[in-house]
Amino acid sequence: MVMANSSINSVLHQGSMLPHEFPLASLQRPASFHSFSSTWAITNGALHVSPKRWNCSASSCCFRFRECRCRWKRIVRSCSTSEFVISNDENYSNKQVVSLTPRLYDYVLKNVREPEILRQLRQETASMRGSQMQVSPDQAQLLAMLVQILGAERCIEVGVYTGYSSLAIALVLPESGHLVACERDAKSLDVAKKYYQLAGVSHKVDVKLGLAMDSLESLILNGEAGSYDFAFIDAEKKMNEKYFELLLQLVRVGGLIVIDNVLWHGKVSDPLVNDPKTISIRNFNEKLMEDKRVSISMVPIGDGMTICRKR
Ligand SMILES: C[S@@+](CC[C@H](N)C(=O)[O-])C[C@H]1O[C@@H](n2cnc3c(N)ncnc32)[C@H](O)[C@@H]1O
Repeated sequence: MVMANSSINSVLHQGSMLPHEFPLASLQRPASFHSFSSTWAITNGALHVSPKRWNCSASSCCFRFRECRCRWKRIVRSCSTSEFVISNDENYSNKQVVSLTPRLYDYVLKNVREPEILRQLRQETASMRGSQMQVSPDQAQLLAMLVQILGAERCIEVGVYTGYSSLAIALVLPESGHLVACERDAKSLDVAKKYYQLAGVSHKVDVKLGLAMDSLESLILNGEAGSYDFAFIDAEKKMNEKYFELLLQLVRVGGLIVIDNVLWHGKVSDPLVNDPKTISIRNFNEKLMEDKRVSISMVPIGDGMTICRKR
């Protein structure tokens, strides 16, 4: 009964979305148009459930509830490939998974405790070229949380841009903490450095201007293998595997390596998308699945992050 209730609630929640609230991108892409019409069917269904129907007598309630539930399930299953309605897959015990709608994501963001300095940096970066590359506030909060849970003191970031994720990490490091921040673009690093200063964390951040591979290799040559607690990869996607191999040397057993963009705008699961970047991310995800050197958890946050723990 509880299951049934949550099932209905999930559908009603999705169903209460109005047609004008559907993501524009999904309307523009033929692949998602099917989802749109399916969801609209749910919307229609949800709007036609009268409260009286749920308050009927016990026996008819069960009957009607079952009847309704079947109907919902049928509808839901028919649109389980949608990017933004719930999936309800019998192969996974009918576990329902909610995809983020713009409204629900807005709710998630309202529940992020974004430090004021990060908000300012995000605002300043918004007008800059490449601002969409920044991790989202909920992702940054997760990174900071992981660093705190680990009690990390020594971290590495590959791909700094204007410093949003690195600042989120530096803010939660202890005073003795150390973050190696690798970035090849001097101009965006200038913004990052300004914000490290403003936030009073410059002493924790060791900025490495140049190609990340060179910086990581020189850390290894410097005898720093096994001395880092946490690493975040967010640079050239086709290089992910190479960064990962070097970071696996630099991170201690029990340390974490987090990789961003593992879902690559959803392209990784689309067999019709086969551009070089998508293929390389897809292949790397497959390799990680088989990699016994790490435990893994792929998290559908932002553009997807995989958290790897070195064994
Ligand atoms: C996705 S952005 C990083 C965003 C950043 N983590 C944030 O949340 O604001 C990727 C960055 O990686 C940098 N990058 C790409 N290839 C690189 C390389 N080979 N070495 C160093 N930095 C690189 C780019 O210049 C860009 O600033």
